[in-house]
Amino acid sequence: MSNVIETRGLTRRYGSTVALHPTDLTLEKDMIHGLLGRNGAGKTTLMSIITAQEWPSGGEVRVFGQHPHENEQVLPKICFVREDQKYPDDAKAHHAFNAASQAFPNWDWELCHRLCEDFAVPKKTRVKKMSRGQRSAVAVIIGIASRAEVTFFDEPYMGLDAVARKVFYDRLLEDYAQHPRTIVLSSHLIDEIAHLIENVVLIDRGRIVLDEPAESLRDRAVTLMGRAEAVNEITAGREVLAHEALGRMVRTTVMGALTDEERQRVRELDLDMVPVSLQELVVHLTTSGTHTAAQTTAEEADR
Ligand SMILES: Nc1ncnc2c1ncn2[C@@H]1O[C@H](COP(=O)(O)OP(=O)(O)OP(=O)(O)O)[C@@H](O)[C@H]1O
Repeated sequence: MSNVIETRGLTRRYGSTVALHPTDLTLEKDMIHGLLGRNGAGKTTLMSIITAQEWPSGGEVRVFGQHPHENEQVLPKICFVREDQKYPDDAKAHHAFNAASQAFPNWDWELCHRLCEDFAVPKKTRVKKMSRGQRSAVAVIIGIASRAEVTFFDEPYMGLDAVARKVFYDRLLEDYAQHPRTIVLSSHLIDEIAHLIENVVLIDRGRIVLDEPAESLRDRAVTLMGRAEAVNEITAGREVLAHEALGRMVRTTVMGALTDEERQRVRELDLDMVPVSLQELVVHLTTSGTHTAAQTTAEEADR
C-alpha cells in the first residue's frame, strides 16, 4: 500500500471561521476516493490546499512525498476540476483542451475527441457562452483526458443532466480500469457515485469523521423490510437510522452488523435484508448537531 497524499495537522482559517481543523489524512494511490460532506463542511478548502491552489493556515501537505505549492515537479501530476473553473473571455473548448494538453504530460487527444462526441460539446461556441451543462462537460473531459496521476473532481458535473452524468461515470470508470490513478470525487449525489467509490472520506464541520474502505462500511448498518412485529423483534434496542411504515410493512435501518443468530432469525421471519446505502449512512453521521463551520470560531478551535 502506498500513499500519494498526506496531510499532517493541516488547518485553514478564514478570519474567525475555521474551515479546516487540524487534519491528518492519507490517501492511497490508484484508488477512487469519495470526499463527502454537507455544504460548507470544508471539502473544497481541503482539495484547494492539496492541489496547491490555496495556502494552509498551518500544518503540512505532501503529494508524492513533496510539498505541492509552487513545485514544478508535482503540479503537472495534479488535475483539479471544479465547477467554477474560469476560462479566458474568448476561449473556445479547443483552446481549453490545448491549454490542458500542455499542462498535463499524460494528456490523450484521442480520448478527448471521443469524449467530445459523447458529451456533444459544441466546438465553435465560446466556453463563456455555453450552457452550464456544456461547461461542466468541458471540465470533466479535461479531468478524464488529462490522465493526471492525481485527479480531483469537485462536483464539476452538477450542471450535467442525468444522461450526461451516467456518461461521465461510465467513461471515468472505463478509463480508470485501463489507466489506474488516484481520483478524488466530491459529490452530493452520493447514491449516484456510490458504486464508483473504493474509499470513503467524510468531512463534517472541518473535521474528518470517517476514512474507510467502502466495502467495510457495508457492515456499519443494515436495512430490514417486512412485517412490523417481525422487524421490531430484530431491531429492538438498536440505534435506528431510518424508519418508514408502508401499511403493516416497515423498512427500518439500524446501526451495527447482525450476528449469525440474528441473520438466521431474519431468514426464519422471512424478512428482506439489504446493506445500508452510503447516502443513509452519511446523512446519519453528519446530521447530529446543526451548527455549520461558519459558526465554529477560531477560539473554539484553540480549545
Ligand atoms: N474564501 C473564503 N472566505 C471566507 N470563508 C470561506 C472561504 N472559502 C470557504 N470559506 C468557508 O469555509 C467553510 C468551508 O467551505 P468549503 O467551500 O470548503 O465547503 P464545501 O464542503 O466545499 O461546501 P459545498 O459542498 O457547499 O461546496 C465554509 O464555512 C465557508 O463559508
